Amino acid sequence: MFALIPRSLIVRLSRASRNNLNQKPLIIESVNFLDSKREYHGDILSPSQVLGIDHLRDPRLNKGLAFTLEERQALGIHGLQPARFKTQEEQLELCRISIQRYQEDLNKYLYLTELHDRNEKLFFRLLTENIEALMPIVYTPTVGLACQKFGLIYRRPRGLFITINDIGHIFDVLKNWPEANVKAIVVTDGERILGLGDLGASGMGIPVGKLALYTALAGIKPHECLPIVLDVGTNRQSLLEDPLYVGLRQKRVTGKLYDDFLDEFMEAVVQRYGQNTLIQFEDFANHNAFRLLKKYRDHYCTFNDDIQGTASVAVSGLMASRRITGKKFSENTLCFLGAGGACLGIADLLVRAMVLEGSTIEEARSKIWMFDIDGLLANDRKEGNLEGHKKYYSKDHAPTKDFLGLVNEIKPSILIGASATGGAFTPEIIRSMGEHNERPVIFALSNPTANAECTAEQAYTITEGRCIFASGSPFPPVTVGGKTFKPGQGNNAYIFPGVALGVLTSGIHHISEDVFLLASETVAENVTEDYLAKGRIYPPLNEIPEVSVQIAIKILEYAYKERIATVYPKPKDLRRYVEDQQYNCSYEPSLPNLWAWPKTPYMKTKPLEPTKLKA
Ligand SMILES: O=C([O-])CC(=O)C(=O)O
Ligand SMILES: [Mg+2]
Repeated sequence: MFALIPRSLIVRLSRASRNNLNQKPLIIESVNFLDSKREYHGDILSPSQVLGIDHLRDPRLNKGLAFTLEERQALGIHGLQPARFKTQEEQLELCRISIQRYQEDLNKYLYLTELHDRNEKLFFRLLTENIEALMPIVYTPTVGLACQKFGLIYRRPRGLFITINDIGHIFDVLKNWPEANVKAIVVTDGERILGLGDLGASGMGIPVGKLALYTALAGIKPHECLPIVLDVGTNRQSLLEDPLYVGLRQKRVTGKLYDDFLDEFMEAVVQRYGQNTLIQFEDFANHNAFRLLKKYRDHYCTFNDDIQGTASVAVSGLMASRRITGKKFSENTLCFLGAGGACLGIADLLVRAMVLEGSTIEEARSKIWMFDIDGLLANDRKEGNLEGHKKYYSKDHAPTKDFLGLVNEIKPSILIGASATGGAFTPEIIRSMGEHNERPVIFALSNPTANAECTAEQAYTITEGRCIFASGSPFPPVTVGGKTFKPGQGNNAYIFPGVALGVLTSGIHHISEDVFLLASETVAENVTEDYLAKGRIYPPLNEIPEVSVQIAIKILEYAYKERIATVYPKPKDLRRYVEDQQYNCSYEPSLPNLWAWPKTPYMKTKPLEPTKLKA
């Protein structure tokens, strides 16, 4: 089954090794080729199917100067690199020094993209070991800027662009993706990228960034991940007129054609990659997000991160806040600014949590007030719709557009914004929260940073350091009255990687709300008393990889208990089972083990003082 290693390689190897650096000649007597198989892009290939130069050109195989002398010789790449050998740790140090040299975040993003394209293991190891410093670059907020500049910075493809013109042929387009073993897809149609609105095909940065976190935060193997943009056009006139725009130059397709396109896409994914393929919907506009979630959730393995991931992370923050305020969920009055996917998702999940606390659904919904662009969700309001889940939260109250007035009247203990309106929590609103509560809870969740409803600094200073604050994008620490607060980042990144890991390892077909509540609980459990005392309601970002494993284990336990797991028999040791499937971003030997190569002596260099990347 495995092709033999060509004799020419062996001859070249022996000749090269004779001439080299006092290295003893290598004598190859015989090789058991069956043992020389190894995984390449998830397929088993024999070494002869991969050319030597591919080991430098292919980011999956490339180790740069970490190829040992023996590897360089055997692979036929000896001489194609400078003489120096480096460990991965030395390479990481070079990466840290390099990235520090860039002033602008977009340039750091480009450096990391280039590293991702060049040396996959090094990229992921750098990311995993520097989450706090680099997550804001590969993800929110810089990824937003990268999407806005997509036409300018686009270099080489990553992910699939499927356009409305491909309707009828989506399966064929999927077949062009070179990986056979895709397990997780993040898909967007680019209509509501973060809080930035319609960016059309330029939204590709989002699935790419989210899937980078699948690997960096949950160890899901990169070749199992596929970013996809569904390009149905854009309604943003400036993009349609932008000579650099790379998407379809037409207005968005809507209605039946759009729905048929999505149906065909979902079916094609299952046909190509199987029914267990996880499909994460990301940054669809509200009018489609809820509708598509409802339509597909019982028929595909799918979830909507902006609705369910955001809900889960917000509820997790509220679970941790509960330990500070001492109040049950149902003892609060909640006020939401925004009534889109994120706010409705949070409200729905909270209602579920209150019901588990003992409230009825009606009692739970009565605690939640919502205010959208047309004012309070009020039964008698004339402007604005009360469609879908909005009607659950509509109140018998005079319609009003005065948000501050409403806050003064209902005196919420929890204020949550996901309105994509930067600064919407004015100082007066924050002051009112501080006046009516000993420990007001204020979440400004809109992304990226400029869209946050208030800054961390405003929230802490105006409430004299009493508020419990979280935001979607990161904010620097704030000092008030001699005490320093590290604002929590209530970002979906705490949730979706772990949920994906749990779903993939358990093989569950449908993802219920309870899965997201389990994830919320797991994140909240990782907030120590010590963190709480410092006002932190989320664990540090660096702890997410461990949190993801814990979420996956909880989902596995739940899946076996509820008999919805499809992986049998149940593994005895769930942690080990999960960890065994995770990606290893340390280098591995590039040659079959059985060729017991002598080890290259690494040149002794001055020990490195590790550069510390600043978050
Ligand atoms: O990407 C993020 O940071 C959170 C998110 O999904 C969004 O804002 O759409
Ligand atoms: Mg999103």
